[in-house]
Amino acid sequence: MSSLRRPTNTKPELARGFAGVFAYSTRALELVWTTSRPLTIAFGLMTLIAGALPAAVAYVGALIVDAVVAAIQATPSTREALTQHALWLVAGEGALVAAIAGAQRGLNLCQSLLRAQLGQRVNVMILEKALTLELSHFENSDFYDKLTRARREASSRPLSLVTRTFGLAQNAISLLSFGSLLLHFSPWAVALLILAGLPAFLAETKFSGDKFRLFLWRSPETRMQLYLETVLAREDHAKEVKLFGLGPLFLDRYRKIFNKLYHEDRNLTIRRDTWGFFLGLIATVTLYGAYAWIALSAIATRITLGQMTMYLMLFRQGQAAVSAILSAVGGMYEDNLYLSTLYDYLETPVNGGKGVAVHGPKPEDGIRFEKVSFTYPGAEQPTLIDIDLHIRPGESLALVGENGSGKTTLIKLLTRLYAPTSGRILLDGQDLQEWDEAALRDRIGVIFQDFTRYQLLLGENIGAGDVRHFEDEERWRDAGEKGMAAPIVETLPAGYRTPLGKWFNDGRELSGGQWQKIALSRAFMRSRADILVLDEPTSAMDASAEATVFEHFRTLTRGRIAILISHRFSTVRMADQIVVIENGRIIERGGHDELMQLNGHYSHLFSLQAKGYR
Ligand SMILES: Nc1ncnc2c1ncn2[C@@H]1O[C@H](COP(=O)(O)OP(=O)(O)OP(=O)(O)O)[C@@H](O)[C@H]1O
Repeated sequence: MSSLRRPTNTKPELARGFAGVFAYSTRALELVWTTSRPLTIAFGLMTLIAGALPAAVAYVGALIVDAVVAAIQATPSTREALTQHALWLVAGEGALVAAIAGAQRGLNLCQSLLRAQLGQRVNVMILEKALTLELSHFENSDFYDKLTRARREASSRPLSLVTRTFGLAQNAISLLSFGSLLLHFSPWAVALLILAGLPAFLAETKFSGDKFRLFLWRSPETRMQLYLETVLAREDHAKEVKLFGLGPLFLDRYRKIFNKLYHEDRNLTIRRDTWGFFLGLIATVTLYGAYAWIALSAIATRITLGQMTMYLMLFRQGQAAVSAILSAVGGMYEDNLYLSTLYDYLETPVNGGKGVAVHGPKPEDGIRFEKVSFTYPGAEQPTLIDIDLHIRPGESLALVGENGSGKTTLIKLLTRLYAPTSGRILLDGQDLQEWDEAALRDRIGVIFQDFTRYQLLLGENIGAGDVRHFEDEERWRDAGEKGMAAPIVETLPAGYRTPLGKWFNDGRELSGGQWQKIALSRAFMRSRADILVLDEPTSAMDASAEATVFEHFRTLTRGRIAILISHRFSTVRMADQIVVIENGRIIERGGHDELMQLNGHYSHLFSLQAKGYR
């Protein structure tokens, strides 16, 4: 299990400090505004209404008390008019309270609708960014943490930030209106109102920062938890987990991670709440001090009974508004910290895809590797060293070598999933890096040994080989014939429309070899591709299937470049050119007969395998 460590990115840290409160607010507001203008406007209007009316309620409340007192003290002739006046005021206050309730409901409604739309929008932004990333990003654990963090927390934060900003505005309006009424009593009362909430606010801000840093540090743990959940609850792992009895072990590890995280969370929550309680006491003491002050003023008849009720209400509600404002600011600070992780992810620089070439100057030249070396990011040793290779159009090449010798890596470079660390790769005389992304994808059809098994229709699993014809049944059939999926399809009642995998209703599971035939057919969807690469495509097929596959493959790739990685020499021997790789270097190359005569590594491995069959 990975230990708790600080991630290397420092950007979220930059958002710390008080300036961090507003660092991403404008972007969040822009995001909300562009998600739905009508809802944002309605949200703003309701905020204004909900903010301004409470002071009006307090004011009308004072008028009611004074009107009642006046009616009690009135002569019988004027009492009826004064009573009626008091009742009208009561009705007026009722209407105001109803309006506040309406505005609150409206706020909740806008918020729910915006939350749904914004959550989707941010998720789509995260996924759209994922599409532009390079393979190396996904293989980098720091980056993966960033992605997990953005997905876990960031989608709810923009709305939260905007809600708090609006809440802040609402309470500020209330506070201003309360303050202006309270000013008639004493400016000191206004100052007291504001100062009493500050200590609790400072504590809240500090704890928000602590919580965020905890969130950053524990990303690897959270990721491990997610991973263990996947292993324990997914059908493709169930077989091994059951047979090896791994379940209790993994579950225990899962529990331990939870306990560790819970322990840290608990400590922080206890500290946060204890401090919150004691600092909140200061506010309560202030409130009751002010209460006494106002009561004494009423006894001394400096203010009327109605004014006393109003000031008490103003002070009480004013204090609630101050603490709401301060906690909104604290919350905004927290939201900003979390949003920084989203923008940090969204702004990950992406290289590549910059080339524009759609043709090369020498179409007859094919593929050329010139002194290509490659070291994986973060690795100490190079995986490929000084690779020189030339494959002309119409030629087939087989790559042979022990596990880990670098064969798949060579294909990753050829398909531009990675760029060489030194040297260059040319296609039709043009550096691979200068090729336009789409033009290059069009040229190359590749099936890796760990091809994806999509939980989709069988036909779509084949159609995935060419997005333009993803749903084209004619093309599925054609590719299915070439890749030998057709006989499997015939046994299925729904044919090409059979859902594969067990995730969805009526899904069919295929055998390993059958899946490989589907993947092989996927490669044949690329009818325009003139370079076909198969990385161990037949390892799970039976011998007769493999022989037929290669017969097909040779006929279908005539005139194209065919590159094949295989550990079966019966297949490899058919290639025009065989390249033997050992520890990242090419150690032998030539045709089968040539290499057999050389009596080197290839001939040794070939004889070893042939002996096994005798
Ligand atoms: N994403 C990666 N990051 C770092 N190192 C990697 C990565 N992928 C592969 N390697 C390393 O590069 C070396 C070559 O791997 P590669 O997959 O190219 O071997 P291969 O010849 O295709 O092996 P096999 O026959 O087992 O498929 C191995 O030592 C492997 O550990």
